[in-house]
Amino acid sequence: MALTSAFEAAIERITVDPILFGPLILCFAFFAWSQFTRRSLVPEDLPWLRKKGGFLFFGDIRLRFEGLVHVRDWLSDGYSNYSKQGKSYIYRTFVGTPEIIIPKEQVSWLLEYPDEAVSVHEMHREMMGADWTYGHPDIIRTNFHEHVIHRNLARKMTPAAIMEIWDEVVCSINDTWGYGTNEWKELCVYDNALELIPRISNRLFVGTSLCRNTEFLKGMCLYADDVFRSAALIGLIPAFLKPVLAPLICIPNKKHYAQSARYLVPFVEKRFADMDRKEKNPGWDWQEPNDYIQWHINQAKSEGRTQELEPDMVSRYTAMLNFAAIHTTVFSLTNIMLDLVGSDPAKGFWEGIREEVERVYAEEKGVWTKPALNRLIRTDSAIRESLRLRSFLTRGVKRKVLIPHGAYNKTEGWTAPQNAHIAVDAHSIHHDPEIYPNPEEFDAFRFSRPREEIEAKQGAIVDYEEVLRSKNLSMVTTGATFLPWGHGRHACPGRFFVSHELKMMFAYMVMNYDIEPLPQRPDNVWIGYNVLPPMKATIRVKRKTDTVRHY
Ligand code: HEM
Repeated sequence: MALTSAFEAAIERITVDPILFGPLILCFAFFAWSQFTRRSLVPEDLPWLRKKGGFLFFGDIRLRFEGLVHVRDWLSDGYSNYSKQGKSYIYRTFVGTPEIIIPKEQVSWLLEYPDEAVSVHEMHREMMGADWTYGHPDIIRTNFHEHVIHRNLARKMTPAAIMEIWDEVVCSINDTWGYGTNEWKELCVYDNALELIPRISNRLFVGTSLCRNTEFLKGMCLYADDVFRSAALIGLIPAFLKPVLAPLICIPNKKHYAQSARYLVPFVEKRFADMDRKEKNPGWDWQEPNDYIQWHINQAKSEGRTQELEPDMVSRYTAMLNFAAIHTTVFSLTNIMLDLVGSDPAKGFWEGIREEVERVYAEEKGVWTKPALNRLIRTDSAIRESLRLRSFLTRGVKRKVLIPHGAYNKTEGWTAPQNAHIAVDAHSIHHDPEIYPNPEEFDAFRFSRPREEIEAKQGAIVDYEEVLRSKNLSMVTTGATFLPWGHGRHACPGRFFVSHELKMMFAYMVMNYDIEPLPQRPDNVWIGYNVLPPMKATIRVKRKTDTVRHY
């Protein structure tokens, strides 16, 4: 009796109190909306992973929650039951559209579609709430920073640019790892990566003065955090409420962008003034810097793009580039470091890298160039192996179908309707023993052993195919079985920079510091659909004697 009246009172309270009634209606509307849209966005004839019996309203809610909590088991199930048989299936993600997970054999089918038909950017617009989280709706419309990077980055990695990055690697590691040769210094690997990577990356993006401005860097890092966080929240809101709530959720994005823009906008204005002055007075002793800001301005000018030349827009695109570059590289560096330091010293990984780095550095007379860095094949292999084993993205090459009549998959005979989401289970591919024997083991030289064997045969008659295969094992080579950078024409263009950056960082570390091996590699953690490195793990480092010198 008491229970019934308490229940009635609660119902009455909920229905009359707008504070309780409003959210209740919103939740209901959200689930009703998603239920309504769910079926139309996937092919009717594909199997749903873990779908049990009835599948209406509450069945769908259960599926969403379980799919979020048991990502690892679910992907493993989907991989063995469908992907390994060359079949696609449907994964119910927590928010938004269910994903069509295709097997690796269908990746080339997906990537053959032009961007107007199957789009990575429209996927980002939806997944990242990019109309709001990026700070300006035109950024996701033009993606001009990506265009600039695709057009410039690899070509502008000149010997001078590589030496600039080396300089920042040396200074930033000296500043944070120190010079003490007597005492071990304890460092939190993640926090340290968060000091090193934004600074080194911004040496290339904006040059020396700003890359050492801690306030500027802090704003960039916080802004990058905000974009992730606000995207996750906005994903939970039904579409019709987004225009109202998303701008409120993105207030921190605005604040932290402004913290960096305070320095970056005047910096860009000064660049324009310098360019003007040089044009009017060609004898003036000033050279265009080789940094992202200059590439951006020159690219926009050559294409007659006026909006992209506004100082605030140059600054906003630079912030987006930081978003693409910072956490991706910070997570990767943390993983590689822990993988190497947490490996059994008897395996000789750290020593093998040290031997290689010291030999190449001496042979190249202490000057890092592209060919010299390409010779660091053990270091390259260790990075590729860690990216394989620990990639933070579980599903890769995500795309959204735009063609009104859908994307027809001839091999399997289904059509992904307009607005469908398609992805591939990169995590399971990277952990498949038939592709990577002993897939759970960090085998740092997995990819360099075959390359070293080929190199050892130099002079002898070598099978051309074998040489080609060994070249495809480099850390920047993507493929349907190696997806940490994505694959195809939208594969990460920043990877050519990351390759130089990380190799030089490891080179400097192994040549100048002793690092105490860890008894065990601390585990990564699954957070939703992502796998993140342990953020509190520490290592102990000590400067080698006789290395306190200036490079
Ligand atoms: C270890 C570090 C990094 C990892 C693991 C990584 C990974 C990725 C991935 C998975 C994609 C999406 C590919 C796809 O959708 O198929 C991507 C795109 C992109 N990345 Fe990276 N990235 C890293 C560092 C960087 C850096 C340092 C830069 C800038 C210098 C950068 C710039 C970009 C850009 C501009 C795109 C968009 C490309 C496009 O859509 O055409 N990334 N990255």
